Amino acid sequence: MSSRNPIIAVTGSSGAGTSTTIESFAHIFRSLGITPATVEGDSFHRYSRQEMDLEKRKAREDRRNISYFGDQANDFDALEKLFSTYSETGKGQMRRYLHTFDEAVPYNQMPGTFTPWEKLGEGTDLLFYEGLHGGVVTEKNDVAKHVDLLIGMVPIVNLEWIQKIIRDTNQRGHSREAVTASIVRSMEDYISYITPQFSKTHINFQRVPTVDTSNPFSAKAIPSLDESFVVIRFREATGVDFPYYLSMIDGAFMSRINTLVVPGGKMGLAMELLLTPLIRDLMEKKHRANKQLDWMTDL
Ligand SMILES: Nc1ncnc2c1ncn2[C@@H]1O[C@H](COP(=O)(O)OP(=O)(O)OP(=O)(O)O)[C@@H](O)[C@H]1O
Ligand SMILES: O=C(CO)[C@H](O)[C@H](O)COP(=O)(O)O
Repeated sequence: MSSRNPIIAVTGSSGAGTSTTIESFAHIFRSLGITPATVEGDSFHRYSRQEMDLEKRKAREDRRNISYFGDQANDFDALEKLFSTYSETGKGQMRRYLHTFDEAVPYNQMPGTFTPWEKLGEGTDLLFYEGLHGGVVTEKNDVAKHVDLLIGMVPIVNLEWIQKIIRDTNQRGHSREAVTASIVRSMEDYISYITPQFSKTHINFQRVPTVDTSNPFSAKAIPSLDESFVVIRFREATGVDFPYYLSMIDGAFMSRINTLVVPGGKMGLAMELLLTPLIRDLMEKKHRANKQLDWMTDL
């Protein structure tokens, strides 16, 4: 954690919708005049798609599992190093994992490969991470401790699987069978590395469909926002202005003392209303810390 170089992380499983939140964050950053350094969690995969296929084959031969959720297939040292370096210096290094031809062609690369590492941070106000491991803690690494605002994006699991299956088959060129197999193979790591993060988050956004999703493996479409509610749970309810949110968000109600529920269509509005004051607060702390540093340097 650092007042001078804050870090915001949106964490969630594959298909949870972390990339989709970028739009709401972009609105907030624009309205507050913030320039973020944006990092995608998939950059910290250890292997290209081809290398991962090889690792999967080796794992099968050794009767063990490897998945994109765990520490074998991701470099948590590098992720923690980026967060600690950015906190201290406001700088770091990033690269991108290119999933599709559309993403890969501008780099003259193939899908499933990484762009070269490049510098990030110069002239930015904060680090914005979206991906699988923004709040991960293992015996060796504590990524969560560097994060100033940690958000969980976590649809109920049937919906998450529908989102993953439909996105991976339509956009990333995988077969339905391959995606289903990857869900099965990832289950142990899902429980060990993904779900524990949602107990460390400041706020979780959990989308719950109001249509039947009981067989996600046969679903043909993603339930729309209007076919869902979003359960928003605050770790710390003290200081949260629930009456204000209830009055501003049509159809919102509270289901618990720390839990607000909003109609799916209001998810973007709710994110902006709830997160803007928290991000503004991070920026005010940053300006105060910088002023103090200037003052001490002048002494
Ligand atoms: N609130 C939502 N309403 C409807 N569709 C959604 C919503 N959130 C995400 N989706 C859809 O679900 C799919 C997965 O979302 P997204 O790509 O944002 O997931 P992700 O968490 O970034 O996954 P990954 O880490 O695997 O890249 C996309 O097709 C996206 O359009
Ligand atoms: O979204 C994921 C993890 O968040 C993907 O499963 C991972 O990035 C690998 O992608 P691909 O199978 O398309 O190479």
